[in-house]
Amino acid sequence: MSEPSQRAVDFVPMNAPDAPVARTTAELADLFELQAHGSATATVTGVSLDNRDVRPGDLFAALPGAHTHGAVHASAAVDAGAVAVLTDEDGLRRLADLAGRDVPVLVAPDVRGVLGGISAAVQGQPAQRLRTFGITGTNGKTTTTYLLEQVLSHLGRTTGLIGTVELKVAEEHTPARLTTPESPQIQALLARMVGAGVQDLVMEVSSHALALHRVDGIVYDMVAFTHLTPDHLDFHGGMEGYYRAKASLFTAARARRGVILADDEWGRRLAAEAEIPVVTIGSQTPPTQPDPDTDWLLTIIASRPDHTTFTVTHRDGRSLSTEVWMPGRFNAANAAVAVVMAIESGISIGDLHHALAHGLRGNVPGRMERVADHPRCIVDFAHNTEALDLALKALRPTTKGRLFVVFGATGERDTAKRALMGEVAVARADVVVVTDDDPHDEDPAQIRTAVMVGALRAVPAAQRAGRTVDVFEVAPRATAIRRAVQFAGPSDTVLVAGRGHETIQEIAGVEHHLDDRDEVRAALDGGAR
Ligand SMILES: CC(=O)N[C@H]1[C@@H](OP(=O)(O)OP(=O)(O)OC[C@H]2O[C@@H](n3ccc(=O)[nH]c3=O)[C@H](O)[C@@H]2O)O[C@H](CO)[C@@H](O)[C@@H]1O[C@H](C)C(=O)N[C@@H](C)C(=O)N[C@H](CCC(=O)O)C(=O)O
Ligand SMILES: Nc1ncnc2c1ncn2[C@@H]1O[C@H](COP(=O)(O)OP(=O)(O)OP(=O)(O)O)[C@@H](O)[C@H]1O
Repeated sequence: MSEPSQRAVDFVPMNAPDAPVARTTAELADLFELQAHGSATATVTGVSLDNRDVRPGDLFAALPGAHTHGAVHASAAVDAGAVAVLTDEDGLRRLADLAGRDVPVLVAPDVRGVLGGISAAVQGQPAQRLRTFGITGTNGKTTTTYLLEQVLSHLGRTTGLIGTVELKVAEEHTPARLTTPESPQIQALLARMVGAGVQDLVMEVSSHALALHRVDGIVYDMVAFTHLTPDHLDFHGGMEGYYRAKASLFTAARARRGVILADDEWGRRLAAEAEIPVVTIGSQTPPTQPDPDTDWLLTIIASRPDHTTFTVTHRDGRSLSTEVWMPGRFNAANAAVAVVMAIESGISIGDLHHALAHGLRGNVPGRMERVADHPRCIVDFAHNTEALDLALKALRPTTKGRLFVVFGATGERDTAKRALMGEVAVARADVVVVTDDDPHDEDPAQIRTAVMVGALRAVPAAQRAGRTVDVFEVAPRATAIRRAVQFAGPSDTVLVAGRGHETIQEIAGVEHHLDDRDEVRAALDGGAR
């Protein structure tokens, strides 16, 4: 390993300004080849795609959606202060309410296709004044984003973060609604970051965002891919479409360089097909054997209940060892991605060694978050089959007693995963408590039954393997958590999976406050063990 260095990190901005800033409707029409209707022009100071979010001076982008066409809300947007409307041909025909109001209307064949670029132009191309990092993959985006943000903060950088849990502009934190917001919000946030002195942006890039053009207007300096397993297949029409959406981040239109965790076939395929320069990371802990061409090897040195020590070593011999204070091999992989992104973006190993002297704490809300010690109670966001499997596998070696899991499946999506999650829970845990997640408008009892079918199906195999597994169905969720925590002994582990940091549970259109972490604490405070 190279010697620690006290030298201040001197980042060279990789993002060279090259895209124009435009603020009048005439300039926008010119720049984005839009049809301009009406004689008026207006100066635009912001962009919004929902009339309920419009601020005075905004361009209202009226998009076709799954439920409505935004154009039907254009009049309300103008009432709220919108100075111009951007829409498509279909939207133009629906703008009857605007007749007689002197509002410039811009028309594009595909509004989403120009919206990111327009939002960036109106906000003054803020991405070009930040060092930008984007992370994609089915799981691991939030965790890796926080870990990288921590690496950069330890190096003295002022950071901004966009992701599932929150939006962070320097020291200001706001809860997030989407993993990756729509482009007008992203570009407005980036402009605020520039104003607040942020130097580095770290953000999650979801497959929806890539497919829906939400991150157009940003060419990331460095992107990363964690892994791919089936998710959101209804939206992408299958694994191939899902992969292609993720792979589009590794093209010159979206990024300059990339880091790929190449432990699965999708990562290896992406490494072969990426259109930008990439480096790969491979784990060499059995059973995973990396490709001989792997650039960075990840080796787990020691796994302890609360932290994992690992080393990343480049083929040229450069090496860095540190700890991540989160359980699970997958979190060592997430930490390796964060560290390699930092190194590949030009930070010296010596500087990193110094900055990571106490390891990476992560402090990622609801991601393997330890809420109590006796019994060890962990709240994790694992809400699909693979994540549940990995989370339970990660906790088994450091559980002295029994391993409990409390979880449910989400309503109105991916019905196929319900029974599979039940099976995985029984295959990995000793006490399985099936409860509710977010049922949305579905009957919660029916969802639990589907999970129970899988769980009960897996019991005979567990028994044949000499294991005793207790399976319970308990609702509501708060009761399920309380029963599990109070039933567990001091050397047991209770994993409460599926909702992580979330604090709102939606049942039949009604939002109920529910924080798994608070429920665990309340169960422990309630005593009566
Ligand atoms: C599937 C999807 O992504 N849908 C997005 C889509 O909604 P939609 O097509 O249903 O829109 P719509 O309701 O028909 O409305 C059409 C237009 O009229 C506007 N409108 C609508 C009603 C109104 O009163 N006023 C108004 O102006 C809407 O803002 C919209 O622009 O366009 C909306 C904004 O234009 C998005 O907010 C909405 O995301 C919804 C909220 C969503 O839940 N998306 C999820 C699936 C998502 O994006 N998730 C990813 C991945 C997360 C993960 O990896 O787990 C994420 O990045 O968060
Ligand atoms: N690298 C990884 N590989 C597989 N599973 C992971 C990985 N990292 C985290 N997980 C699991 O997936 C869950 C979600 O992790 P995280 O929130 O970091 O991912 P995400 O990509 O942001 O997910 P989402 O988009 O659903 O918010 C974790 O709680 C953990 O159980």
